[in-house]
Amino acid sequence: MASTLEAIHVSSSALPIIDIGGLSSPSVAERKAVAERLREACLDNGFFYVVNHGVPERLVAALFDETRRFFDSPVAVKSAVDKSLSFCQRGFEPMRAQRLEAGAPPDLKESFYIGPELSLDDPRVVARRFNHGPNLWPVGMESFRPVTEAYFGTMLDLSRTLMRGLALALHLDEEYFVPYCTKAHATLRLLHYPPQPANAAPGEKGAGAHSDFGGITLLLQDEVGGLQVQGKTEGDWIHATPIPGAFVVNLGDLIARWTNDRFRSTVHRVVNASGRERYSVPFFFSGNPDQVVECLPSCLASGEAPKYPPTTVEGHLKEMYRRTYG
Ligand SMILES: O=C(O)CCC(=O)C(=O)O
Ligand SMILES: [Fe+2]
Repeated sequence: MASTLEAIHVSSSALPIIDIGGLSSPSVAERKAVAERLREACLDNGFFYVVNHGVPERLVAALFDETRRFFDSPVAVKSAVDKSLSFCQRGFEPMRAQRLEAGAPPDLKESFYIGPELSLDDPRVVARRFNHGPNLWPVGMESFRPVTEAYFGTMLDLSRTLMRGLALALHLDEEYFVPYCTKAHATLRLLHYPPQPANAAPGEKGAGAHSDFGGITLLLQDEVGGLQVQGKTEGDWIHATPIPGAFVVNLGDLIARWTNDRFRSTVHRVVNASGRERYSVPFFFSGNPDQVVECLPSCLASGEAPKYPPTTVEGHLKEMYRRTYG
């Protein structure tokens, strides 16, 4: 049967590559110069590559090693850390457990969720705050935890740097998003996509079309490719071709809500047509769970109404997990 994926036109990569080294410069003029490039990309489709980000290559290589090793592990190792054993959405999630695109078949991916490590007596855990608690760690993989935790910390730092850049990009005070970032929650997700099967059901693919739920996403992908970003014309998809050493950064729904869709949270999907296994690692920077997210006054023209009612970070994430795991 013909797949709905075949008829679609896909353009080659048209996403900007932004050198973000200047965001760490002591010169405000240099920081603002990078912010203007971010602004253009965020107003366009909210997807861009970043280079000169300062994340050590060795750490990235080690992270991919751990990711591949985990997914290659025997079923018993994976099921010992199954997400069903966690009350806070951590651990291993088998193939076809999530449906990112409403109406499409479940996603052809398996994953592993990691969040900030919180002990059972942490007040947020006692209160059963959404997504807060201890991680599940696979047994017999000694370097898995130190590597993923080191990477997690590095991504938190990079996210905070980018959020300062986004504040400048919105022509706000550079510190504007600091309260959103101070008690920020975030999720690291290791992903494995098998090759797209020849007998896939209509619409079946690695990850269904979706926009990301949180603030910003920092994505590492291997050399295989398969990420596609929705273009401006119906049915047009842009390949986010892997660029060695670069991250793909995209804005999530919370930034769109904050900016009344001026800064865009664009729909994307994964089709692993390579015939090979694909691995990727998104880091979802959600922000302070209690942060109220509502339209910024500077993003409303006179007479214009906010498109979204105010929400909180936690409220929005809960709703999106409900929809995609329902
Ligand atoms: O694997 C990828 O390249 C993208 C994954 C993604 O979009 C997601 O997990 O939200
Ligand atoms: Fe995504």
